[in-house]
Amino acid sequence: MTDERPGTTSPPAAGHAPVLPAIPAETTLLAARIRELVEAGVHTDVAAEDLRAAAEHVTAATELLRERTREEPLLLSYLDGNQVSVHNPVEGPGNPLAPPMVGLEIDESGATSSTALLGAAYEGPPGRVHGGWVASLLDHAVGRAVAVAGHPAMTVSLTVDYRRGTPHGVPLTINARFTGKEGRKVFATGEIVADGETTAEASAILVTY
Ligand SMILES: CCCCCCCCCCCC(=O)SCCNC(=O)CCNC(=O)[C@H](O)C(C)(C)COP(=O)(O)OP(=O)(O)OC[C@H]1O[C@@H](n2cnc3c(N)ncnc32)[C@H](O)[C@@H]1OP(=O)(O)O
Repeated sequence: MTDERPGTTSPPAAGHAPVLPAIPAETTLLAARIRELVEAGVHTDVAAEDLRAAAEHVTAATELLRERTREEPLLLSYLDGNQVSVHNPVEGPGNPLAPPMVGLEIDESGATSSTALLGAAYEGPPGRVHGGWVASLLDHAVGRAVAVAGHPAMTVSLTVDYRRGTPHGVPLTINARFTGKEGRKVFATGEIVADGETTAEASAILVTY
C-alpha cells in the first residue's frame, strides 16, 4: 500500500506493514496505561504482598492481550499528517516503551521540532535521562528530519555530545534538520533543549535505502 500525500514518508518495511487510517483510541489508551504502570512500578514503595497482587493483575492483563496476536508488530498510520509507525519505540503512540515523542512541527526551512517527557523510568544518572535514551531521541529526530526533507534513510553514524544532564520529568524539545546530501549519504544535526538549555547535540550520517 502506498501513500501519495505530501510530507509523508515510508520506512523500509512499509510495503509489508498494514497502514491504518487512524490509530485506534484503545491502542493509544493501553500504551498510556502501561506507561503509567511502569512509572508507578519504579516509584512504588508498597508492601511485598501488594507487589505480588499487582504482579498477578499484570499477568492477567498479559494473558488477555495474548489471546489474539498479529504476526507483525509494525503498523503504520498518520499523526499530524505524517506517517508514523504506531509501534515505533520513540514516537509510536501504541508502544508503551515510547515516551512518546509527539507534536512534530516543521518550519519553513524544513527543520523539525518535537517534544517528549520522559519519566523516572528513563533515569540513568540521578535525576537525569539515561544517555542511551538521549541518543535514541536524537537518532529518531534526525531520521524523521531527513524523511521529512524527502530523503528517508537509515543512520550509519551518530555522534552525540552530552553537554549537560537531560532532566527527566521535564518537557524536552527535540530539534533536528537535514543539512545536506552526498550520493547516498544524508547529513543531519539535532539537539535536545530542556528549560531553555541545550543538553545534548547530535550530528548524523544516514544512508538512503
Ligand atoms: C513511518 C515513517 C517514519 C519516518 C521517520 C522515522 C525515523 C526513524 C529513525 C530511526 C533511525 C534508526 O534507528 S536507523 C536504524 C539503525 N541503523 C541501521 O540499522 C543501519 C545499519 N547499517 C546498514 O544496514 C547499512 O550500513 C546500510 C544498508 C544503511 C548501508 O549499507 P550499504 O547499502 O552496503 O552502503 P555502503 O556502501 O556501506 O555505504 C554507502 C555510503 O555510506 C558511507 N558510510 C557507510 N557507513 C558509514 C559510516 N559509519 N560513517 C560514514 N560513512 C559511512 C559509505 O562509505 C558509502 O559512501 P560512498 O562510497 O557512497 O561515498
